[in-house]
Amino acid sequence: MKKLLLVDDDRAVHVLVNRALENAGFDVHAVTTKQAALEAMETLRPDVVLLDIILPDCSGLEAFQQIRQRDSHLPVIFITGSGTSDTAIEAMKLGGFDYVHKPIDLDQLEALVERAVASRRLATVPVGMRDILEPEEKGDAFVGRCAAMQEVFKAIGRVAPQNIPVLIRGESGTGKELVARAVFQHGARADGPFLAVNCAALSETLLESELFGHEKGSFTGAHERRIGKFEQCSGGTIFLDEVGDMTPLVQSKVLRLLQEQKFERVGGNETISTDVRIISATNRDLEEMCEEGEFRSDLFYRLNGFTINLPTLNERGDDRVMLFQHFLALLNRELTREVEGIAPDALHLLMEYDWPGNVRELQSVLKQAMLQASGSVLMAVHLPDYISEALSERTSGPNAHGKAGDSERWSITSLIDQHLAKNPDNLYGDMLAWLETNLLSRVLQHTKGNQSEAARLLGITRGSLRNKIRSHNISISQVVSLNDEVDSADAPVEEEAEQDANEVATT
Ligand SMILES: Nc1ncnc2c1ncn2[C@@H]1O[C@H](COP(=O)(O)OP(=O)(O)OP(=O)(O)O)[C@@H](O)[C@H]1O
Repeated sequence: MKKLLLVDDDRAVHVLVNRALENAGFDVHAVTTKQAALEAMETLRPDVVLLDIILPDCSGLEAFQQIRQRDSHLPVIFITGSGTSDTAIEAMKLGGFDYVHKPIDLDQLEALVERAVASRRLATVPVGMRDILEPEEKGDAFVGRCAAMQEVFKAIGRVAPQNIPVLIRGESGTGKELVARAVFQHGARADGPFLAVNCAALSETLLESELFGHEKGSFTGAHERRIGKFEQCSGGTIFLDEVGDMTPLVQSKVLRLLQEQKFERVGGNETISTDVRIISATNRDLEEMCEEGEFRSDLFYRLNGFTINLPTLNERGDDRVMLFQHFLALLNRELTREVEGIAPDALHLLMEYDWPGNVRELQSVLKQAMLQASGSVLMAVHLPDYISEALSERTSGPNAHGKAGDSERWSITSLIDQHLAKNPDNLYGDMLAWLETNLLSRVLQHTKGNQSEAARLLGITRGSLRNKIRSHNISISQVVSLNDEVDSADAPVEEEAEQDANEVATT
C-alpha cells in the first residue's frame, strides 16, 4: 500500500485527505507538527509527504529541509493558503515536488500524489543489471544475458559517471525507461533529484511551461508563477521521454538550455541558470526527422552525447526464456498463483512469435495467459489467440486472409468479437498492430515492394514506413514473392524491394 504522511494542524484537512485518498489505495498517516512528522518518517517510511506551508512549531520550509536531509528523494507536496504562494515557489526551487492551494481540489490532489509516488519509484527503486533478482531483493531486475544486452549494460556503466547527455533508442517496450533509471542511479548525481517528463503527453504550451515554468498571466490560465522542471531539478537529472515529439519551439528552448544551461520562464525576462543532466529517449528515427526538417539537427547532436541502442526482443535469443521465467515469478507473486512452467506447445508459440510490442507485450501476454490458466503449467490454449493467428498468418502468407472463404474469419468485426469474447485488457493495441501489419503488407504487395510509392499511397514519410515495417517485422521479399502478378518484367522493381529489404535488415 502506498503511504502518505500528511503534516497539517488543521484536522478538517486530515479528514478530507483521508477520505479522498484511502479509496485510491493510500494509507494516510496524519500529524500536526514538524516534530511528529520527523518521528513518523522513521516508523512509517512514507512514499510521499503532504506538508502545510505554515506549521505550529516551525515554517513549512524549515520542516521541508529537515525531511529532505533524512530522505533526499522523498517527494513533498506543499499545501498553501492564500498569500503564501511565494513561499511555495521558494520550496519548489529547493526541490519540492509541487503545491496545492486550499481549498484543496481533491481530484487534482489525487493525480498529483500518484505522480509523486511514480516519480519516487523511478528515482529510488534500484535497477539491477544482473540476472533475475531473488524474490526477496527489492528492486526491478533488468534481465539480459545475450551479447546485445551485455553491451547495453556495459554502455550504462561507462556513461553513467560522465556528466554528458545520453540518448536512449529502441522500439516501444524495449526498456528505455529502465536504462534511464539505471544511468541515473549509477551516476554521480544519484543523490540529486530525478524527474521524468513525457514530451508526447503534453501540448506545446503545457510542455513548455512544465519544463521552463511560467510567469503569472503569461497565458490564459496562468494564474500565478510556476517553477518548471529544469529549475526544480537543478543539480539533478531530467529524463525527457519521447523526445522526438517536441515541437520546434520547445526544441529551440531545450537546445539553448543544453548550450548555456540558461533559460527564461514563459512570459518572463529573468534569465535563470540551472545545472541539469539530460537523459532522453525515443523510438523515432531522429536522423530521418532531421532530414525532413522535423527535428533540429543541432539539438540531435547535443542530446546525443552518447547513444545507447536497445535491441528488439526478437534480437535477444534465449533472453526471451529468461524473461518468461522472470515475469512468471513476478506474476505469481502479484496474482498469488503458483504457475511453475510453460508447456512445450506454448513455449514453441512464444518463441516463434515476433513480439512487435517487445518486453511490454511479453509481460501482458503472460499475464493474460496466467489469468486464463487454472493449473500449474501454462499451455497454448491459455495464450491469446492472436499469437497463434499471427504465426499461421506468417506461414500461409499475409494475402491468405484475402482469399474467398476466409473473408468472414478475417473481417475486422468478427476479429474484434473474437477478442472481446476473451475479456482482453489491451484490445486497442492488439487491433492496431493487426490492422497496421495487414495494411502495410497489402500496400507493399500492391507497389511490388516499392517503399517510396507505398509511403506516398499511405500518406506517411518513407522513414516512418521503414520504422513500421521494422517494428512489425514485415519481410518485404516475402510480401512481394506472394504477389501472383509479379512477372519477369518487374525485375528492376524486385531489385528495389530486395534493396529495401536489406536496408530494413541492416538499419
Ligand atoms: N530487460 C528487461 N528485463 C525486465 N523487465 C523489462 C526489461 N525490458 C523492459 N522491461 C519491462 O517492460 C516494461 C516496458 O519497459 P519500458 O517502459 O522501460 O519500455 P520503453 O522502451 O520505455 O517503452 P516506451 O517507448 O513505450 O515508453 C516495463 O515494465 C519494464 O520494467
